[in-house]
Amino acid sequence: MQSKTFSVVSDPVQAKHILREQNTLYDKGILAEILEPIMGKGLIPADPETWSVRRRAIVPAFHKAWLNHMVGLFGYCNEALIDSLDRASSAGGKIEMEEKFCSVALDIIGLSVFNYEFGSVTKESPVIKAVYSALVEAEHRSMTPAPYWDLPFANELVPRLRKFNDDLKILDDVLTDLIDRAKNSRQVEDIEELEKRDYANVKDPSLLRFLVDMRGADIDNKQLRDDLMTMLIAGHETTAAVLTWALFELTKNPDKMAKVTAEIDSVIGDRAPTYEDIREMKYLRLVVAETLRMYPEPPLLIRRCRTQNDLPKGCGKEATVIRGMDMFISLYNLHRDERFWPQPDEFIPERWETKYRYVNPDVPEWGGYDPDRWMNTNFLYPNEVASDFAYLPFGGGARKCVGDEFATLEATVTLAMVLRRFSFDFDQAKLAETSMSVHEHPKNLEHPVGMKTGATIHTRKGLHMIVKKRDV
Ligand code: HEM
Repeated sequence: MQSKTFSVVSDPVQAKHILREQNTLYDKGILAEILEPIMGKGLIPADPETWSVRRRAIVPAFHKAWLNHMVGLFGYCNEALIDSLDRASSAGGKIEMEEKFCSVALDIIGLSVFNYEFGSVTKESPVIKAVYSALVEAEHRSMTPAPYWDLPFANELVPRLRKFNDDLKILDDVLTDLIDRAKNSRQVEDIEELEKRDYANVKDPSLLRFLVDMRGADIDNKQLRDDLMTMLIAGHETTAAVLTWALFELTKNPDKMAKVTAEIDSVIGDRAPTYEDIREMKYLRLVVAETLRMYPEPPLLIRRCRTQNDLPKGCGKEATVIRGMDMFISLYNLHRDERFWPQPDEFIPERWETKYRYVNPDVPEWGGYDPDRWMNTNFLYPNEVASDFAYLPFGGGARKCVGDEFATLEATVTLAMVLRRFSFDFDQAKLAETSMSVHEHPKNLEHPVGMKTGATIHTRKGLHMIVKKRDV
């Protein structure tokens, strides 16, 4: 049997080396192997050649005017969530919020990426079930040591694979149909023209439309399908997770909840937020950032070494990485390391507002956290540059998330709209079985994939809450 070597990286200097400084010496390795059957040559698993072409096409699609317009779309999609919370609050108040956040995130990604109305907050459909099935299978594969899906005849013989392939076909048919329609009504324009669109008067503001209309981007349907599938999967559960954990932490910390609702009440009241409102709701933005620090989703970044190289000493030990070695960059460890983040297991959104650069003389190799590197810029949230790679919720370097701003805006709008109207308490009867229980894992124990424990691990049993209408 072939043996594999892997290393867990929990050091910001080494993470920077792998993700930014020497990123060409690494590829996505096992992650690409697992995701390729679902995402094809989409950005996440793509080989370097495909990646550089598609990344150049996709990044401009997330331009400022579009993101501004998306803020309105997030508000629109949240109306269905508000209605459903309204109904729940009148009917005894019990509600599972993780599922609700997953649904609204799916509705948002459907409309914004390919102008498809999932309507999943209000209904179930075979297409929605197919999306969840693809996600469950992707997750299952990431935790399965042997690629059983590659075995001869597995696709015909293994029932879960048969079901998965059927579901994938349902999704593929929907995507193919949307792509055909977008291509049939193609209106070719230069990128600059596309970026100047008046979105208030654009019938279909989706990313798909942008990618199809872009001059010079005569891509085949399969590549477009892979791009869309990747964004559907990458941009849905990640956002739902940050929303779920933010609500969990705010419910645990009533003083922070009071602070955030006071801000929401004074800035937006009952309006749906605009981009400018989000700029003004600084504390809410810090709540999102702090949630992403404590509960990064994904908790690990995966790379495989292509050429032997030396890792810098950083804040720990020097090491040589040999060809073929799998590297797990543990965001969870980095984000909860007290050398970089004092009181790392405490939810303290205020930490991001320090007046001065925070450095730790015990780790001089780390450049510290410098609030000026994001607060005095156009960035709405702290990032890897401001923290010298000790805070990487969206990764860093060339393969950094393309949806970072989109996702954080989406999370901010959703929290603002929900917390303005409703208050939440844990459903005590369900607390024991919820993933968000206060159950602690033994301290200082290393999880097999590099998660330093000491906090609750999200096990996806949901966030069971009692919801009430707020008296405002
Ligand atoms: C809170 C929400 C999100 C989080 C925490 C998140 C996190 C990440 C992380 C950590 C990476 C880097 C992976 C790596 O280096 O291996 C990544 C990549 C990516 N994300 Fe996100 N993401 C979020 C939302 C989104 C959304 C909304 C979209 C699209 C609409 C998206 C699309 C992508 C794509 C396409 C990549 C691959 C980029 C590349 O390799 O060039 N993500 N994301």
